This record gives sequence, structure tokens and C-alpha cells, in this order.
Amino acid sequence: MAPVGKKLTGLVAATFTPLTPHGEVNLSVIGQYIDYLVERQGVRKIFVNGTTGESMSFSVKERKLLTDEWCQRGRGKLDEVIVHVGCSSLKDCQELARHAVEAGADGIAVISPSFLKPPNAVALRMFLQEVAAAAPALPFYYYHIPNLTGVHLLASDVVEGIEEIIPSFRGLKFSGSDLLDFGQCVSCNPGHWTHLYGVDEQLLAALAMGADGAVGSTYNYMGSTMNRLLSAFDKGDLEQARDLQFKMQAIILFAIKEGFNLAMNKQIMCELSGIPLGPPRLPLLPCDVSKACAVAQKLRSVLGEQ
Ligand SMILES: CC(=O)N[C@@H]([C@@H](O)[C@H](O)[C@H](O)CO)[C@@H](O)CC(=O)C(=O)O
Repeated sequence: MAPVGKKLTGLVAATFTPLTPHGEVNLSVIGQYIDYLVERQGVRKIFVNGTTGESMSFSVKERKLLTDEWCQRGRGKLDEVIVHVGCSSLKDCQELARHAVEAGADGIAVISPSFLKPPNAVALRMFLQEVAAAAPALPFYYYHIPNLTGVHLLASDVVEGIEEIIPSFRGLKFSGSDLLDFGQCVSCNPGHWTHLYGVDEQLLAALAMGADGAVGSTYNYMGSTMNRLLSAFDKGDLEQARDLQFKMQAIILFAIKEGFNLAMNKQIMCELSGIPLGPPRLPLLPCDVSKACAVAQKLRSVLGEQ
């Protein structure tokens, strides 16, 4: 069983997956990417092969290569590497979970299968149990993202009694905006679970509800700003925390009006970090670069030169 170690808190960047211009996985920029997160954003925790990382568009073999590279390059630089191992196939999940152990990951997370969907919370818990059992020594997180999986079960129902069947369960990554459900998850926390919120533009509300930290895509390039928001909240300086959240929201709203999606998000990161992350993989289409540049420009004008 995973020991009840230090709780995962603070900001966790959900990484983009670097591709070559021809759409192949590009491991060669991962070292540079990690340095950028640590040195420029003050972010030392990452969530790899998640939604932002387009994991469901990659083969098991590619996901293993990515996991190996993030873990190896992150050693000594990052505090935590959490690997998302969710797939449609239980067997693939288990293979990736076992591989995450070999790679030296600090934890694993799993989304609900989304093509053939679990009929109820019990079925989803059973699925999660089978995956967790393949890597019982690793902290295990349920990744709740109902709008993308189409599985609209309450997370609070999914985690009910979960530690009885998954001793390594350590919390959840909640990428939904139902704060009633989120609050109920927090309220049943036995203390050693962590609740990471995943809607970056609403982080402050989730902190008030008891979030321990956050996982998100925008922490790749707004990590330093959002770290300041976390500090302000911890100090009880709500005025400062709101100011930072409102600025961040203004940037996201501007991006939404430009057609914000994962492809644009990746291109915004390219523009701001200078790291060639390549296009998204099909079925996503590359975004209009001028629109991503406009968002990057907006960000610089709202937050100051990045
Ligand atoms: C639907 C989606 O991609 N949500 C993002 C957010 O970080 C999101 O990009 C952000 O709040 C901007 O809307 C994360 O919750 C996803 C995430 O953490 C992941 O990549 O696994």
C-alpha cells in the first residue's frame, strides 16, 4: 500500500505533449520544458499525459516513452511527477500503471472510461480499483472531468468508501465546475486525501471550498501569477487573490473570444515559452497562430512582460 506521505499541494502544471512538425512525439525538448517550468514559473510539480497532454490520442508505447522522459528529466528538478494512465481498456491502464512504477512516477491518476461508460459509481470504483491494484505502492488519484468523458456521475459518489477497496487512494483531481459536488468531496476527506482543482479560472472559489491545490494547463505559462494567488489566499489577503484571479480570468475570456481550445492553448505556450511544442495531434487541428499571438500579447499587457 502507498504510504500516507506528504500531501500533494500547490500548483501542478498539466503538461502539453511536444510533437515534431510531422506529429511524432518529440522527447528532445522535455528537458528545456522542465527548466522553463521550474525557473520561469516556479512550478515544480507536473501532471503528464493528461487532457492537456492529449493522452487519449497516443499509443501505450508513446505514453510510456513520454512518462520515462518526464520522470528522468525531472529527477532532481521536480518535486512530483503524476502520470495519468487512464485509457478505454482496463488492460492498457494496468500496463501503464505498472510502467509508471518502473519509471519512478510519484503517483498515478485515472479518468473514467468514456466510450463504454460505467453505468454507476460502483462500476467506476471497481474499474479504478483494478487499475490501482496494478501499482499498489503508488498514490492513486481519481481524475474527474465529466465534460470530456461524458460520465456525469458525482465525484462524491465515486469516492464514497473508496479507500476500503483502494488502500492507495490519496484524493482527486476535480476538473468540473460543480462546486456542490466538489465541496462534498472535500467534506468527506479523512484528512490525508488531497483535492486538486482543475478549472484554473475558478481556482479561488475552489480554494475557499477547501482545495489543497490545483492541476491545470494555464500553470504552464501563468504559474508564477497563480503561485502569487495561492500565497495571497494562504495569507488571508483576499483582495490580492481576487485581483490576480480576475486578471487571469480576463486573459482566459479574451482567449475564449478568440476560439480558445487545446490547440490554441498549446500554441500560446509555444509563444510565451519559446519552446517548439509542435502542432496538436489529429483529430485536433492546429490553431491560427495569429490568434494565439494575440492572446500571448494580451497576457503580457495584463500581467506585465513574461
Ligand atoms: C478541460 C481542460 O482541459 N481543463 C484543464 C484546465 O486547465 C483548462 O485548460 C483551464 O481551466 C482553461 O479553461 C485541466 O483541468 C485539464 C488538466 O488538468 C489535464 O490536462 O489533465
